[in-house]
Amino acid sequence: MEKTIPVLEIFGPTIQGEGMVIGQKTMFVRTAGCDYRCRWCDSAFTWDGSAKEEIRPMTAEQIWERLYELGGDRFSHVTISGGNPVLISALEELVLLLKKKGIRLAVETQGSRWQDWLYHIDEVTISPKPPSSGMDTDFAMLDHIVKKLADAGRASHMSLKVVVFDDIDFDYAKRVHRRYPGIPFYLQVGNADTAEADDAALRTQLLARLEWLVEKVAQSNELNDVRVLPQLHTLLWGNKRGV
Ligand SMILES: C[S@@+](CC[C@H](N)C(=O)[O-])C[C@H]1O[C@@H](n2cnc3c(N)ncnc32)[C@H](O)[C@@H]1O
Ligand SMILES: Nc1nc2[nH]cc(C(=O)O)c2c(=O)[nH]1
Ligand code: SF4
Ligand SMILES: [Mg+2]
Repeated sequence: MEKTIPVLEIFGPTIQGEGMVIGQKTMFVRTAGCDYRCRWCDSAFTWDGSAKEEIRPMTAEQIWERLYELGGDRFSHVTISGGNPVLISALEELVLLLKKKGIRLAVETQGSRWQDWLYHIDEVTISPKPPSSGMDTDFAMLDHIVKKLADAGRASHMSLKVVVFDDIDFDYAKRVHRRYPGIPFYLQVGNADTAEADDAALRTQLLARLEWLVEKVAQSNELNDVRVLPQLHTLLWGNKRGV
């Protein structure tokens, strides 16, 4: 029997709101399940049980059909996020199918697991979690993932992205950058209020945090070759799901 993938949502076309391909027109496939429980997770519905009725076990072919139904010929890039999609070995079938269709692929993961299908991903964003998340980083695993991709000549296909909420997270970000100096490094503004329904209020709060983070980076002699970014989709559409 064909393997299935637990899918929570498929949406797009939209734009990638974060990181190394920010602004890229893309479709999203969001898988269910995470091995972390970040305090401030903006996609907690993927793992906290609140959307468990929406999880669909889908084959790679069914996912492609849904992507095509939504996007038609108006997309050439797909982002796989979660949850942690790298928990799911069955994603290999989807990855190979989408590659065969000529689609460029990105993945969002926290760097706690490895799958061989990561070798086929055009943009792997690894987002190790800072202290404010309440999670501990397994640096041996992170070393392993970075080394596997680098050894396979995939260094230019990955980046590191650390979400920063406070000074302690900022120190953690510096530590991560120091450990992997050659990997493109992004600092991302943390959204502290994932329940805020007032988009204008959220935008004001996020822009103030962006200004704070830019100033911190500007004053650092360790973070010279880095990029600071907000979540563009949150600035545009607030905490709305499926955008
Ligand atoms: C929802 S996660 C899914 C992928 C994977 N589990 C991970 O964390 O990298 C996608 C991205 O959103 C970021 N993120 C989650 N909650 C956030 C928040 N409240 N503010 C800013 N970024 C957040 C994560 O750090 C990650 O880079
Ligand atoms: N537009 C948009 N960009 C994103 N980049 C990363 C996302 C995610 O939840 O992984 C995300 C998302 O949910 N929407
Ligand atoms: S690792 Fe990602 S999906 Fe999992 S809880 Fe943290 S932010 Fe959410
Ligand atoms: Mg998101």
